[in-house]
Amino acid sequence: MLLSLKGKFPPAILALADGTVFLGNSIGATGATTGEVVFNTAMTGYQEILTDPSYCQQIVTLTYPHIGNYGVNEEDIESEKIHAAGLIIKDLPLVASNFRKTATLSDYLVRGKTVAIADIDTRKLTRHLRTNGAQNGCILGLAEGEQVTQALIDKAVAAAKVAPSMAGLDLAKVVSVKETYEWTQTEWKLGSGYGVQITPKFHVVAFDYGVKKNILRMIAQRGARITVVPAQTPAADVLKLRPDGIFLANGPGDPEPCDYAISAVKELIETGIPTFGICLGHQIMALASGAKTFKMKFGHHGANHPVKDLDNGRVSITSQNHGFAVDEKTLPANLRPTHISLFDNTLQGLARTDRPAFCFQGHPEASPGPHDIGYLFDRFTALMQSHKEGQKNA
Ligand SMILES: NC(=O)CC[C@H](N)C(=O)O
Repeated sequence: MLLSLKGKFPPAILALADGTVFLGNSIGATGATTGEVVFNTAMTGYQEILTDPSYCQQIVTLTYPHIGNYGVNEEDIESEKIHAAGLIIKDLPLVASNFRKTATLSDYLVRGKTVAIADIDTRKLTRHLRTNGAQNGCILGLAEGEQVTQALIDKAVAAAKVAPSMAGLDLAKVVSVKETYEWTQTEWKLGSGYGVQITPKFHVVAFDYGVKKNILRMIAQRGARITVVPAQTPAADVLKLRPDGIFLANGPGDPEPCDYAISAVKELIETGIPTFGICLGHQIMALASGAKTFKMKFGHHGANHPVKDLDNGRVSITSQNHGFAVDEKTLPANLRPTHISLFDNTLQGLARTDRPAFCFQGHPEASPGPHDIGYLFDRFTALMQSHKEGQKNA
């Protein structure tokens, strides 16, 4: 058995836009990638993280030191491909083992054409990002036999410096599905895998700004069939589908330039159809209601974030992945804070006081992460139920 991975993989360079350089080994595709470098503190779930469309144009550093232990499989995917622009880890273990394993992390990254660097001090990098804020970076994965030179280091720093800034980027329409489709898959169970919703009670129309599959599975599990529509679908087209509920998905980029989504959501909320938004969907609901968003210093990315429900004081440990947030000081009178982060007191949840519409900044679908705040999906179902009953009695 190999005692060390050093020498098994060619070298790689990680350069940040401020000139900071780390040297490690290339465990993914050969070549260059750029993006905003962020850190995620989840201990497991690297496959779900890599395939989360919200990581489009972001290079993810995983702070947990051993990544790859359980390999990859065909089921733990949040979209059809790797969306993260690159991966940064400390240690790739010598052995990957799991009863569902179909490939190693390294093979998966190569197959997914994803550049990745291992064997760097991720703790030092994370502290740097936490102190100085998220910034753009470049990973250069060298070819077999190629050596690190000053010219290559300079090239990586230069590429990091010219990468576009995340602020102002509309990426939701870039990753969104181009055609409408139907979704019936439900949650995963040991022994039987994913299920199918065959007796739906509700019809949900979900805007795909970069939707994670587990959100759709958790909505379907609670009795809905789902029509997933492209990000730029106008409100009138959604209404023609006669939904019992509207869902606004997570997604990459800055919410503010998504004017098509903001205006459609504004119109749809007014109709009184129950509406639920997650992450980018939360930010879009806030913008559509008149609030403002801002770019955070290094955002929230992890599976260990405590969030307080302001209605009952209950604290949930949540999954998070966002770099923008809604500014509490800009909330209009009809938008009520429902949840806050206990890490930095930023807004985590909102509800409209005049319409059956609410939203959450973190990820109640987890994947990866704890399921504490899954009750928000039950709240959405309950709103659809009472809306349906109200219509029947009208
Ligand atoms: N996961 C998400 O939906 C992220 C929302 C948005 N792109 C942000 O970074 O804040």
